[in-house]
Amino acid sequence: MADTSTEDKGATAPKLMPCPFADRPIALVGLMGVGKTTVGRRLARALDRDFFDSDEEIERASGRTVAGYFRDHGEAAFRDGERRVVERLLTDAATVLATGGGAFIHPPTHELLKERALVIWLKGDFETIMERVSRKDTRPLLHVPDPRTRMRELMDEREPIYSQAHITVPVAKGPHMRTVARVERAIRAFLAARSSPDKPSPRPGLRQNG
Ligand SMILES: Nc1ncnc2c1ncn2[C@@H]1O[C@H](COP(=O)(O)OP(=O)(O)OP(=O)(O)O)[C@@H](O)[C@H]1O
Ligand SMILES: O=C(O)C1=C[C@@H](O)[C@@H](O)[C@H](O)C1
Ligand SMILES: [Mg+2]
Repeated sequence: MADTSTEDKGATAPKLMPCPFADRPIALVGLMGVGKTTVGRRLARALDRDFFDSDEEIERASGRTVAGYFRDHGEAAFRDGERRVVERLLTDAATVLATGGGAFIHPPTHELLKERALVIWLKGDFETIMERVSRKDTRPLLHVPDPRTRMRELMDEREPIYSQAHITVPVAKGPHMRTVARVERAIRAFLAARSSPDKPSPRPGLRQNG
């Protein structure tokens, strides 16, 4: 007898639509020290993707450290070079890209990332971020007499822009792999919601920003 169960299921199953975001590179954005590089490297391993870091690529291409580049050429030239590097790194879909903290703030790089990547904001609280940036003295924007005040200013200026990422994942104290697992869950929920738009939103806290 003919099996009609497939047809029956087809009639009731939620409608699945192709989700273009599934084929995009994943880009991590957020403030200095929140974990874009160290979480991104582990996320790439977990998803079997290649990993790139825009700061590292700029350093490789220019033969200078990020701090040296800022000193020799200024921030405006850095942002322009960063945009070119990000554009190059977004050509391969099977990647995770850790961006520099200011990349998503620079309008041309912001547009590029929103158009071509699945953009994930790692959102950290102030004290966690301050503790993490204090481990290394490599960030030129914090080479000021009062780095805490500078970081508060950066947070106030930048958070409204980071919040335009496709997905927001809160980051707290704890092991890197906990953040990796949260990011993976958030990506799955985002893609599932995009494929079947009638589904309710996933857990609060893993916000999808459109
Ligand atoms: N989830 C985490 N748990 C514990 N430590 C973390 C976590 N994420 C990052 N760190 C630590 O915080 C420090 C900064 O992390 P990382 O360099 O990945 O930040 P970043 O966002 O790439 O910063 P930048 O924008 O300056 O490149 C590192 O010492 C890293 O090991
Ligand atoms: O937040 C920023 O503007 C920056 C963050 C770093 O990743 C570097 O890209 C550079 O230090 C600038
Ligand atoms: Mg980094």
